[in-house]
Amino acid sequence: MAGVVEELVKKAGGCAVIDGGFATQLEALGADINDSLWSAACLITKPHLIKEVHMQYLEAGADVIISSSYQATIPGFLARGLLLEEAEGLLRTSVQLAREARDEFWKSTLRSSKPVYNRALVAASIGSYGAYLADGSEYSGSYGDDVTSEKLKDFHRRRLQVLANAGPDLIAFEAIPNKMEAKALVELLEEENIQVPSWICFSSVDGKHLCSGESFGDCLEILNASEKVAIVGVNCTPPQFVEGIIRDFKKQTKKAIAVYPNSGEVWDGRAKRWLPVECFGRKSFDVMARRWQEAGASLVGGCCRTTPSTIRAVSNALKSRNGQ
Ligand SMILES: C[S+](C)CC[C@H](N)C(=O)O
Ligand SMILES: N[C@@H](CCS)C(=O)O
Ligand SMILES: [Zn+2]
Repeated sequence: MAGVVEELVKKAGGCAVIDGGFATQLEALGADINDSLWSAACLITKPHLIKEVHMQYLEAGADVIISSSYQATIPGFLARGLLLEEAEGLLRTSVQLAREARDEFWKSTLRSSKPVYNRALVAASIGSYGAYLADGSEYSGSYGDDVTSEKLKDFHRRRLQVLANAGPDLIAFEAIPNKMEAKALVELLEEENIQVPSWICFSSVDGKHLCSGESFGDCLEILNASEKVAIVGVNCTPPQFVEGIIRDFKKQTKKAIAVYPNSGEVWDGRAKRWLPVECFGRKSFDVMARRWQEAGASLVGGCCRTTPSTIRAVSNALKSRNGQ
């Protein structure tokens, strides 16, 4: 595990808390994210809400906050009529807003007489190519025959460079749906010699494979071979699958494991709405979080449709048992 992460996990008593659904909470605060840039549209229109969401997750007990750059891409911003410098500036802003929130929150915590928080880490989010396409392929992993590994690397390269240079503690590759993209990302981290430790988290719809149907084991083999990857895991995956996934990962990797599932609802990529298939609230998350720690997760949080109240419940459940 990378030094900063190891230290944080230790301070958190063995399992650090990741924040919850970022776009979900932006929406709850009144942002309109029905947009091809999804939550990243707020980098242009409502940056103050982004900082507010980070603050709410810090107050809820998050040890790691994830920046607003999941669907912030250079081609996406250019298509919106922005200049290249402006697009790169917005990527930097996403890390800056998270760092400002972390620093302000930490300062106020130090001033309070009974600090119950850890100084949080900032992870710069990088969503998949499918997230940029916004056509549902982030949950199918089907990018079509014309998408090659080189094309994926070219798509990710400049955003990765800009975000890594913006001063995050970690890079968080989120909801990666297929093996070609996982391999391209590992190669890119090496080619660009990225010094910021990364996590690569997959998405799954069946709990046994990536969304593409490819095996976790084959992908973990690729991730295991890279020192640039500090943490592996799953996110935006139904929570009922997570315990089994951790046990499966444990047999196939020595890297730290992060899990931050969604609420169990399913995203309809065409209609652009969540289908309430089987929804798990904060009550179930606190029980499940303990089981995920027991199964071997070192970082636990929530993804889409989870909220600060979910993360407060997870934080209370894990930190009370870990003696914090
Ligand atoms: C994690 S999904 C709910 C993100 C939204 C999608 N990429 C879109 O823009 O439609
Ligand atoms: N960090 C992103 C992930 C979406 S799958 C969010 O929480 O909105
Ligand atoms: Zn999600």
